[in-house]
Amino acid sequence: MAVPTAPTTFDRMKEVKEFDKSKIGVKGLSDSGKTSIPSIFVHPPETVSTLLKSSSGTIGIPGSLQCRCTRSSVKDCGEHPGGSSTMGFLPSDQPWDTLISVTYSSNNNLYRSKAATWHDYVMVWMAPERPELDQIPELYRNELLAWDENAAKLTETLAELLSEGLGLHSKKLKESSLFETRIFGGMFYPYCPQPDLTVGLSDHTDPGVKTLLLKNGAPGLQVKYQGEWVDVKPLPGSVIINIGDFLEIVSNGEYRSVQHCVLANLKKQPRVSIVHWVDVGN
Ligand SMILES: O=C(O)CCC(=O)C(=O)O
Ligand SMILES: [Fe+2]
Repeated sequence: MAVPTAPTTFDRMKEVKEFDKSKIGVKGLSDSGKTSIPSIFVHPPETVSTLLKSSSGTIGIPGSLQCRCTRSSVKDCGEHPGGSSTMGFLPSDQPWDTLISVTYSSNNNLYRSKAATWHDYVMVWMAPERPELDQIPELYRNELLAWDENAAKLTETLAELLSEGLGLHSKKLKESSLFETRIFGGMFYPYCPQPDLTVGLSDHTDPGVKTLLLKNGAPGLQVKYQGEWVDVKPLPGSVIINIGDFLEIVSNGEYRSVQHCVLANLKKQPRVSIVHWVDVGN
C-alpha cells in the first residue's frame, strides 16, 4: 500500500510557526482527538519504514546489551541496568514557556528539522549551577531532586568503571571536568494517531559524555546495532546508559556513542522517559 507523504505544496514554515505559537505541544495535538497528524510531522516514508521494519520483532536486543554491569563488562556494553527511581511528569497547568533553568518545549529543533517529531519535553539544568528551588515546579520538585541525587551517584560509579575500562586510575575521569554538567530531561511521547508516518524522536547520538535513561516500561526506543535498528526491550527496574560523542572522542573510540531513536507512540498510554544527560563543564 502506498504510504502518504507530506504534501509538497504546503507552507511548512507557516505551519511550524502556527504550531509553535499555539503552545499546545504534541500533547495538545494528541488530546484534540484528531485522527491525522499535521503535515509538518510527516517524515519521508523510507525513514519510518526502515525503523518499523526493524522493530517487527525478528531482531531482539542482543543479550550482551542487557548484561548486569560488572567491571569486566563495562567496556564492551552499550547498556547497563542499574538503580531506579520514579517521578511524575509534565504538569498540564505549568506555563509552556522558558524559565531561567527550566525549559518546556515541543521538539528541540522544530525550526531546523525537515520534519517534526511526536514528543514534548521538560529540561532542567542541575549542574554545575543548580537552579533556585522555587524555579523548579513544585509538582515534581522533590522527585526531581531525588532522581538527580541518585543519578549523580550512579554517574560517579560509572565514571570509575569507565576509567578502569580504559586502564586508568578509577578517579581519572571523575577528576576531569567531563562530568560537570548535569541536565535533567523528562521526555513525553503522547499517543500518536498515525505512528507509521512520523517518529517520536529522530535518529541521533547524544553529544555529551553519557546519558542515563529510565523509562515507564513503554517500548519505542531503538538502537543501531551492527547496522540494524533493534528494539530496546524495557527491563523492569533498570536504567539504560548511552555513551555520548564526547566520551567517544576522549577515549579515542574505545567507547562508542550509540545511535538511537524513538518510534512514535501507538499506545493510548503516554510513553515517558526520564533522562540524565552528563556533559563537559563550561
Ligand atoms: O526517550 C527516550 O527513550 C530517548 C531519549 C533520548 O534519546 C534523548 O533525549 O536524547
Ligand atoms: Fe538521546
